[in-house]
Amino acid sequence: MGRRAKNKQGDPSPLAEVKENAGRPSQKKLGKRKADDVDSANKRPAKKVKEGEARTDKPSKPTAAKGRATTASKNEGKARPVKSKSKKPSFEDDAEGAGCSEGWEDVEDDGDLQQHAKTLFHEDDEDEFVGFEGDLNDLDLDGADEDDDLLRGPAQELDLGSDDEEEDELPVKLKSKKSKQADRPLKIIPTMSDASSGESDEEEEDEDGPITMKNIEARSRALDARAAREAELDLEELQQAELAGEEDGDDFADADMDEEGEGGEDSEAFVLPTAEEREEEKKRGGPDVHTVQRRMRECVRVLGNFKKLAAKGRSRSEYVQQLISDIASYYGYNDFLAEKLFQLFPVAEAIEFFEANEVPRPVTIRTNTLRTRRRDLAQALINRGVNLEPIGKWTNVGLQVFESSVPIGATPEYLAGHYMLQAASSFLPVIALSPQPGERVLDMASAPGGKTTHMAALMQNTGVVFANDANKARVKSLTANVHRLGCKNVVVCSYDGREFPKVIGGFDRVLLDAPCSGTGVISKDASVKTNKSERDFALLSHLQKQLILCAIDSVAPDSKTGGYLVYSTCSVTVDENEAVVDYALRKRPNVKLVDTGLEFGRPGYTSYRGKTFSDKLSLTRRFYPHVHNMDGFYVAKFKVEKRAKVKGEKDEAAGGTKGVDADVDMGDASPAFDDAEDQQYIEENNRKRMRAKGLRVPPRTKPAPVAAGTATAAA
Ligand SMILES: C[S@@+](CC[C@H](N)C(=O)[O-])C[C@H]1O[C@@H](n2cnc3c(N)ncnc32)[C@H](O)[C@@H]1O
Repeated sequence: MGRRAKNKQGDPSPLAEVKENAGRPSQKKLGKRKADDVDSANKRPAKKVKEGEARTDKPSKPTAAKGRATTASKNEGKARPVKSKSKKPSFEDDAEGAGCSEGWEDVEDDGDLQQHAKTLFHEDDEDEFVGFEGDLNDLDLDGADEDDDLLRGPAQELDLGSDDEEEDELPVKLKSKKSKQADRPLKIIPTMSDASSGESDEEEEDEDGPITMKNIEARSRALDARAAREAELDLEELQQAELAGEEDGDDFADADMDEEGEGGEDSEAFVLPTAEEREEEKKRGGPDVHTVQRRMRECVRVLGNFKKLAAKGRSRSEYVQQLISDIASYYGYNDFLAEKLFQLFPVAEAIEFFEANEVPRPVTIRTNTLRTRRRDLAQALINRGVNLEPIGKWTNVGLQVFESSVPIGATPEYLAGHYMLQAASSFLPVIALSPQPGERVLDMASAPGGKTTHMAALMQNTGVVFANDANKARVKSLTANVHRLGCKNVVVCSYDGREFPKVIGGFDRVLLDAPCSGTGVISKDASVKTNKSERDFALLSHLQKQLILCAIDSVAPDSKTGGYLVYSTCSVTVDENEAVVDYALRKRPNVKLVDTGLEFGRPGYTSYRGKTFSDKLSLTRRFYPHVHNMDGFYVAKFKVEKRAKVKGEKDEAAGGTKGVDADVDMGDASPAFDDAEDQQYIEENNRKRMRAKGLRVPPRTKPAPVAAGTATAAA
């Protein structure tokens, strides 16, 4: 059905500086964390903090759905102020093979597979080439300025402070024209107090008549206020309904999985359909949206206090199944992915995650410090009518764009390479890797170059960054970005990452920003909701495992300044993250996980659905849209140490011992994949290739491979 998914969403909340408690918080802790950190970072009043807590701790999402639906409809017809360049990259075929399929073993000839592979990876949708390399002063901007004048609000004032101030002291003190977006709460349901600004009279008036430039802001505020009031009423209603359940104090995480409930007053009014009834309902074309909303609300409520609220004779898993099925239809996911993502969180938080995927993340840009300083860039953009602010203390190069009267991907500053349009989450792996001037760095899967160019800037155009990507079409935009941003220490190449370190090795630092499913960026690319299957996750996880071993083997353990690898994905699934990292730890005893140095992010899982990972996985970091208001992301940092040589081992076994890196001691670094597991994948690929060529495919000798995490989940 996916009706929810079709709703237009409100604008994103500002990125907050988030500091979290270590460890995976309970629901109660989670509420508190949001209150203490996220909300206070936004300087919102205490009342809102309380509401934030209530919402996180309680099964309030159906209210959210309703509240946000109202907010969403309010926004319909409103143009998005910022033209975000979140266009999906193209995957044009080239002589070498098509799109992402270059990243796959034995699939080059398979037309269907290429098509399939295009939807399999999520490719970061960052910057694209525009091709200007001249001087800003050469550009005639007058025409553009005139065109924009009507749209432009009062210019943002910028207190530049002293020119001598350090960039990391955030010299850009922006006294901005109050942006409505900036006022928006981080949480998804706007409440009365979120909207109140002492301007209620203005909000109430002028509701009829045509929208003009003069009244548009007041009209918009009035709509905000109305949505907020409705949401507040919903929240109150829900809180009353929950009062009975509260005394019991069960939180979602602690609730007994299979205990049957006594059935409370509320649950009597709601009758959970049986599996048969659910099937019947599907056959009839599915329930209406109100039924789904109500059922989701009820299921979350019951699961939050199962003992007390569950209907007699009904198991917890029945409620869970109903909820997953409703999530899938309401938000437009296939059942498999809805369940996979649902399992990552406690019940109420899962709904927050799905809700957050319906809302665009803030538009952010990264200052290219090779060309300008953040304060200068901010001032230049403000002069053009861009409303922006520094993202947060954790980055001294990021700016969040709230609204703009000019296309942010086509300003003269953009064309001159003064900034990169880049998701805030994409800064994280580079900050974690922290490449130093003069070093040799490999970016193993680098197109279109958001992170490569960030690294080049941190290295102040010294040393060398090998920017590799298997996809030749994407390498073109990588090269273009490298030129536009003025990176002079970058060598672009196009190999399958699994050919490293044979191609070249001995790097001080390696970044593997791996091809992934993109479950962290669903708000940008909703096709992920329906185009990923169990098999896709199995194939991706396998490729990621192969790539990570090659990335490890490409690091020089005796590097004087580094010896680090950062592994990252824009996916939130365990198969693509902890399972890959844990595999690398098992296969390469000479590596250890170290702190990422990132100030926020939740610790990675040390166990998940019956599978236990190394305790050190807690050093890795997870980022979520509903928690951090940025794309879902994962970052792990490894230190690579020298390997003890196994007696009698041949030196040439090492993948990268030939050529320029023959001096690097790779020990027993031959890529040692899990042969038995590999065999299954190779066989599966051969079958596909034969099928694509119209050949008769022999029967399987073994069952088709299953994803590591999925197998675990079943355990
Ligand atoms: C998440 S994107 C990288 C985004 C990039 N790091 C950035 O910041 O702009 C993953 C990239 O991996 C590339 N890729 C896929 N399979 C690969 C392989 N086997 N070897 C190297 N690169 C591969 C894809 O073409 C894609 O550009």
